[in-house]
Amino acid sequence: MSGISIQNLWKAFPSAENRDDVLVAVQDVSLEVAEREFVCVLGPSGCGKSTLLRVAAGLEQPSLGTVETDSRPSVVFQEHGVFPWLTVAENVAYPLKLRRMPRAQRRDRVAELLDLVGLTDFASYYPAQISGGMRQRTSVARALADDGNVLLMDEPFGALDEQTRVALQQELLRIWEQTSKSVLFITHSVDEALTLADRVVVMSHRPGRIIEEIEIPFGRPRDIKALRLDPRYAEITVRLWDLLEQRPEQEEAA
Ligand SMILES: Nc1ncnc2c1ncn2[C@@H]1O[C@H](COP(=O)(O)OP(=O)(O)OP(=O)(O)O)[C@@H](O)[C@H]1O
Repeated sequence: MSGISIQNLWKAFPSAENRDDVLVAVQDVSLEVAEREFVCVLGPSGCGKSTLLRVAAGLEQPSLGTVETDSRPSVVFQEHGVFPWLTVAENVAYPLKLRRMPRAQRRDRVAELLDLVGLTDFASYYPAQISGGMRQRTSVARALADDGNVLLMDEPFGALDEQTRVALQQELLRIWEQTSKSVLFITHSVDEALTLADRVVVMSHRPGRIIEEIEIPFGRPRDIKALRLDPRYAEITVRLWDLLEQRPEQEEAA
């Protein structure tokens, strides 16, 4: 089976303007993420990307359609993903504690995960005492502490400066290559999608529908600087920009 299987998913919310109306955020989306596949969902602001991810995570109920995942998904959000009252190590240990992993085993696993995300020296710091990039690494380490195979990420590096973002993308790729997770990664950045994904799924303006799926031809492991020199990088970038600019009436004509 695939890691994530979304079939004919619709999600509507009550309209804030008219009590008798609804706002359709996600319209008839079907999407499969294979085992060990990295899929990026790319779309304009407000097109329903986060809603799609929240439904996939089980945080919202679908209005119609189904979502199946290989295991309970772990989720990394853009911000506020860590508990401020716990240290970095305690945050990472949290899911292990919930699973009642014995203390000694938990300590070893936390040490391993902190090493993986480069936070060993900050284990006893609180989130307020570390940088935004370090907080996101803590979030990633905590999501990896879950033993499931499904990772859902909602613009996890969106709030970071460019240099930190690129460094974390590289780290995420390195970590992902060592694990066997299926990843569904939401972004509005063409560069981010091209850097990370095996496949990019493009959503339309709201109501969000899938308008295109593009296989990313770059091999792995990826050198994210070398990628930028590949002529295909520029070619796919322009294609994705064109898709993102499409207005609903152009899609109908296309
Ligand atoms: N809980 C909610 N109640 C009502 N409307 C909602 C709710 N959550 C999302 N929406 C609406 O659904 C639409 C899609 O929102 P969503 O956050 O999924 O978009 P997005 O593509 O993630 O946007 P961005 O890239 O700007 O974060 C928006 O019009 C939003 O107002």
